[in-house]
Amino acid sequence: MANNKPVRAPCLDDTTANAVFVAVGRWSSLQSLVWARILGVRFGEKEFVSVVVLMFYQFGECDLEANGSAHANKKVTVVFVLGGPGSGKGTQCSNIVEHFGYTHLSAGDLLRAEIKSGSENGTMIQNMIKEGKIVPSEVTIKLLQRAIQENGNDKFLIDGFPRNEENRAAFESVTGIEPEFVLFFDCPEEEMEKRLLSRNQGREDDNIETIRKRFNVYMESSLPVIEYYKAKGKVRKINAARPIEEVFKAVKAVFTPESEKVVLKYMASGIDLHNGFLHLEGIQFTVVLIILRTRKVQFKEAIASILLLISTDISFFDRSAINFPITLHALLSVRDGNVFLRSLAFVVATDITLLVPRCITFA
Ligand SMILES: Nc1ncnc2c1ncn2[C@@H]1O[C@H](COP(=O)(O)OP(=O)(O)O)[C@@H](O)[C@H]1O
Ligand SMILES: Nc1ccn([C@@H]2O[C@H](COP(=O)(O)OP(=O)(O)O)[C@@H](O)[C@H]2O)c(=O)n1
Repeated sequence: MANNKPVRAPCLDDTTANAVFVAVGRWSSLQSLVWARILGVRFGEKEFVSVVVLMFYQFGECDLEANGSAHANKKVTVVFVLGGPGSGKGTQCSNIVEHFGYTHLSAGDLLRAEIKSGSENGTMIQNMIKEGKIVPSEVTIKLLQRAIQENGNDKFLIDGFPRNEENRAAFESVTGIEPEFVLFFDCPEEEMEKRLLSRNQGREDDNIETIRKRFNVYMESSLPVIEYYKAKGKVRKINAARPIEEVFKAVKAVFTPESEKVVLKYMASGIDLHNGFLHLEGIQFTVVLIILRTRKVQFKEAIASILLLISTDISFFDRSAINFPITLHALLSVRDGNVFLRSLAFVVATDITLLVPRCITFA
């Protein structure tokens, strides 16, 4: 059962591990830190390990307070993958699917499948592809829409679409979907030409004559679409003229959630971080464990790191919803000097009504 009532901060008990609650916005940030807990574990006389559990809410905007369900407002996330022919869109989409759970929809593949299926549009599509021309939007959009509807996933990479202004405007008005962002593979023509000529997938359009025509169409019709999204701040440009693995490194950075970026950053600073996922009531959370070791990290520095992590350095904090400056409500039973840590507790954010600890059941 969803608990949608605002709640009080948990009772701070200095005999056990205490809790840290962090409030962020009204569920509106894509990656939100919603709950955190610090567990102090004593080992012998002189050592302690403390574990910080941070939970990041994973969904986009949804009105949990109104209906208590993340699924009621489930929306489809779409990323357009654009770039010239042979820039490596399909290759990188396979990697993204494997690592980030998207479904890959290639407009070109859907059109080629339509030809094979013997549909009434087959001959027209085949001729357009042979000439490197762009198939009328209504045909391609129907195929994309069907593929989205038939798929249970809610995250899609749409590769090779929109390829011109007509594609873009028609998709938007028919589906009402705005892309989350546009992944743009930037690659010089000579490199793309080389790749296409050795692609060896038996494609009718991978001959030098059609390739030149496709390059022209790309320059004249597709680049303006990229410019359109650039003006809206939606383009994530990748230098695609590098080996596949290097390109994927750059791609990964675009798709990696902010919480993981924080994790990666702090891994370098003597604090062990582990993260994974947890599902509660149909909602997915990222869980980050920070393990502090007194041997490695001075206590004061450790606390400073936690505070920094929670308060200053998380760019997806919806700061406007938090009454800064952060209040340190309680800091209990902490003995400095590496003796031991019995408990540590603080509550970030002064407006307790923002707290909806749906994940209180976490151990
Ligand atoms: N970074 C890269 N370096 C070298 N070859 C690549 C790279 N990325 C893809 N390729 C190869 O180039 C060809 C075209 O890549 P593909 O992913 O099909 O491009 P697109 O989908 O943009 O047309 C394929 O044979 C692929 O194996
Ligand atoms: N949105 C789209 C995508 C592809 N196509 C057609 O499909 C062809 C192949 O596109 P593709 O995306 O599979 O391949 P690349 O040209 O990117 O290598 C294009 O040259 C177009 O003729 C289209 O008409 N409309």
